[in-house]
Amino acid sequence: MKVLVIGAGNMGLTYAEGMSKSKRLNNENIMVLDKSEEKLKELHQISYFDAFEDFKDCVPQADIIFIAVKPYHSESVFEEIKLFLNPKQIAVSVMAGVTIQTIQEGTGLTKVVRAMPNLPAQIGQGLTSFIATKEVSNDEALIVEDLLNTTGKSIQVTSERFIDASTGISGSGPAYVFYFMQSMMEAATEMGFSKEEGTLLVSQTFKGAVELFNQYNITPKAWMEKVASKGGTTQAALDSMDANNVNKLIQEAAFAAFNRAVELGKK
Ligand SMILES: NC(=O)C1=CN([C@@H]2O[C@H](COP(=O)(O)OP(=O)(O)OC[C@H]3O[C@@H](n4cnc5c(N)ncnc54)[C@H](OP(=O)(O)O)[C@@H]3O)[C@@H](O)[C@H]2O)C=CC1
Ligand SMILES: O=C(O)[C@@H]1CCC=N1
Repeated sequence: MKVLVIGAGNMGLTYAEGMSKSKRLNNENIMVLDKSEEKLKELHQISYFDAFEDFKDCVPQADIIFIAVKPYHSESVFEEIKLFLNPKQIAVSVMAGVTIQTIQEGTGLTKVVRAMPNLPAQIGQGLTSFIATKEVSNDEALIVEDLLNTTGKSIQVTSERFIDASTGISGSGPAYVFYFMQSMMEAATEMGFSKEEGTLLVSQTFKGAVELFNQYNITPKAWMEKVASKGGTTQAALDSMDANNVNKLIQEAAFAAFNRAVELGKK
């Protein structure tokens, strides 16, 4: 089995690296294609895949083709690969908002997996939601799932709507966490801590809270109550967040990402 990754950016390289650790593949079976000359020079230095710049040299050999370019480059990629495709090949797209229908129409392939990963995939801690068309056999879906799992965990969803919805939760979600971290670091600096101190205070707080959550079967709300003493400091902070509707605003932000994914799909 041979896998081709189109687009050697954050996601494409993450998958290439993850898949290089898969028992299903060895290094000669992973191909990566990118258009940028500068990037290609770097790609040729990497030993765990073969780098390509011409679609004709790699697309025909691939059984599974990961498409990891920005959504606005999808049309040009479809146009360029179309000539070299055969109906047995499986396209796996990680592009936000690009629908299965668009991928099928653009490539002529019927076997399509639409996936939504997230950035922690870079350290094997990703979460990828995915859905496969009915033309993808169960065995093929299992192979793709195994490949996706080389970057973390995955969930198979039952309708394409949940790919857009998970974009709003897990796909874009790491940025919401970084937003919160950034705000807390700015508050720490405002309080007089050095940048290094603020970074440690915040990063260890996030790490510890997430570890607690992962180790016990308790909701975030119940954990909040454990931290907050009646009339104490935490309650003052939580009351301030409630007064400013922070809960609702975070939900609105997640829906803004979800809606944007749907909107991208209409283009
Ligand atoms: N980053 C994230 O957290 C997540 C991203 N995604 C999705 O993953 C996809 C890729 O995102 P990301 O990795 O961040 O993007 P990047 O810009 O880092 O990577 C895309 C790569 O594709 C290259 N490229 C552009 N056009 C072509 C082409 N015609 N043929 C081959 N390569 C091409 C780009 O080159 P150049 O830079 O020269 O244009 C770039 O190297 C997007 O569709 C995004 O929606 C999904 C979930 C999370
Ligand atoms: O911002 C984006 O559009 C992509 C999809 C999810 C994360 N990054």
